[in-house]
Amino acid sequence: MKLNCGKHTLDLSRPVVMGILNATPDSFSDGGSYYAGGALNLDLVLRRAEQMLREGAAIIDVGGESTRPGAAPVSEQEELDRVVPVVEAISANLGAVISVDTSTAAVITASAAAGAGLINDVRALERPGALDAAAGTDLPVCLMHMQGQPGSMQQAPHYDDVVAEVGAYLRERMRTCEEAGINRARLIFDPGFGFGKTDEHNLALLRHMAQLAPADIPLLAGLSRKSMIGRLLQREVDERLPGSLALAMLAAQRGARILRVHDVAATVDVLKMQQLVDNPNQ
Ligand SMILES: Nc1nc2[nH]c(SCCc3ccc(S(N)(=O)=O)cc3)nc2c(=O)[nH]1
Repeated sequence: MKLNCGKHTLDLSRPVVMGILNATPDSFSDGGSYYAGGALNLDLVLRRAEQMLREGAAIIDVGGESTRPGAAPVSEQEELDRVVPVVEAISANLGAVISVDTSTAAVITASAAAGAGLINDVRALERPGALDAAAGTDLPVCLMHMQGQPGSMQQAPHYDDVVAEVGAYLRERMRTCEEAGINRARLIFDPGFGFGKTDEHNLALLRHMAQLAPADIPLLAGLSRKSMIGRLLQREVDERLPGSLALAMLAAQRGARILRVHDVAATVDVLKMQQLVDNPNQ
């Protein structure tokens, strides 16, 4: 299973790690690490990206809009100002697949032109213009399920059958993408852990993740340091590494091919062990 990510090819024959690089001043976990005195510090950004690549990340995920629960919307210009310089800097200085975590058409287009290799949209290209912008880039697209919007999605999540409904949504978005000229070979599915889900919903989606995508569509899982770990284990954000690693391994065993994480080196080690035990001949 290979993905053409602009000038890079991503081999997904075994699970890979996507390192999180929050280009937002209020990120939920490594809050605003790259803003000194209000301005984005590209030196700090490059150092963090370099460290994640050294630790074994196959992808660097750059986001300019905080989409954690309760997050306020960000203007298109603000998102462009945060994301494009980071994509340009990493693309110019480091050879890596850069995914851009955005739902905004202008950011998709500008990031692709700046060297991004993957579009990671938590709104599955539903925003106006996003579908056509993505179609125009030839890049792979991660389609993620979210119920509601970040400002209110965690107030009262409800499903009759969360696995069936999330699976049906992703397949419907795939059909829409194919009609817009985005070949299914470019698509990645993601259940959207924590995006309009209770802990029970998240656990059911993890248990049955393999059902969500056809065999030829890779799955992405973003569980790292999320609040379900905090509630189920009674752990603060900076104490969630064991829970995050356990969920990364469990997701990989249930078919996830891309793990979106904060702690790259630890997750790379866990996935290596998982592969040695579960797929000895690979
Ligand atoms: N494809 C993909 N992209 C992602 N981008 C993000 S940003 C995290 C936003 C957040 C933080 C915390 C909670 S919570 N309430 O569960 O702790 C929810 C959402 N996540 C994902 C994810 O999963 N996939």
